[in-house]
Amino acid sequence: MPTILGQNQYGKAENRVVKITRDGAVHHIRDLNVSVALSGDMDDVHYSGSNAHVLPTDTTKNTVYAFAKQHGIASPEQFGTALARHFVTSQEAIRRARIRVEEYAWERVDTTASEAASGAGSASGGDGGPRHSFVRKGQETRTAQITYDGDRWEILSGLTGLTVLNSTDSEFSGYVKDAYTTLPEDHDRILATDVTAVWRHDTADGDGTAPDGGVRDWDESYARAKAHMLRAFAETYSLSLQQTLYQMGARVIDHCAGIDEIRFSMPNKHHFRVDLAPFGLTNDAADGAVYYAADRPYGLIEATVLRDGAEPRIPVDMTNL
Ligand SMILES: O=c1[nH]c(=O)c2[nH]c(=O)[nH]c2[nH]1
Repeated sequence: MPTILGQNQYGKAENRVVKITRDGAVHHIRDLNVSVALSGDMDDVHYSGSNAHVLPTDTTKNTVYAFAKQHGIASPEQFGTALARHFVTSQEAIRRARIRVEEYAWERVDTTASEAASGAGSASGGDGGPRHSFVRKGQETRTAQITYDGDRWEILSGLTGLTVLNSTDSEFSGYVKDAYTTLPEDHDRILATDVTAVWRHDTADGDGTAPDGGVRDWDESYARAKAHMLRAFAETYSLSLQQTLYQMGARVIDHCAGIDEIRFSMPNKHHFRVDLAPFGLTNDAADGAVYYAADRPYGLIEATVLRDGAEPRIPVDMTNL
């Protein structure tokens, strides 16, 4: 049977790179997991084993570390953009580079908390905390994916594992009931989810690093998108997780110029009110209830929200990697 080679890509995955920047005695940290996937003129290595076009994956790993030292890490998006540009422009055979980045956030250890707890009085903020001691932030993982083919850029930012909960202002009723429906309608339930989101930046006018000719502040852009999705989660009186998801996406698109598309994957982390009647106890939401937090199965709600007229380009399974 004749065969032909289909889509292929290669590179070093999950390069863990930590960059410390020293600002006098004050240190800054960026902690990334970077995956490189290259494709292009790679028929020969698959068909005949000729490595003449193959930049070793080991070299792609070294490039990640060297770039962190030489150029620093200003943001996942900036770092990914610099790497993608490098691989495509320096190697004839490489036509497309896809750089995936996860970022783990750290914050400074708060030494004033122990003083307050032990009644020793506060150091009143003074120098803003220790200069080189960090505690891992327990919230979400930030993500980015940068793809460059020598002509067009695609820059996706995102987050995963942002766990949120509303203890009221959530209902679920009025749904279809068939022979298999047992779910009681609920007019005061907990709504909880782990948000995974991916949003796409408009790169139509530029090279991705600076679509408007200036330098884009990716950290500010990220903080803004996250803040708007959290605010929509908190402020939406929810009739379903689907409705809440849409409000979160719409708020990001409305308030973040340059973001045209956002996709979410959100498990409905069910909290069931426990039946305490056998113990002679009522357990109504209005009185402050006790819930069983189930971990599976879970409803899985996924959708894309687009600026009107924008093309959907975030792959459907992008939020399930
Ligand atoms: O917000 C919800 N959306 C659903 O589609 C659904 N289905 C279900 O059983 N519970 C819920 N909750």
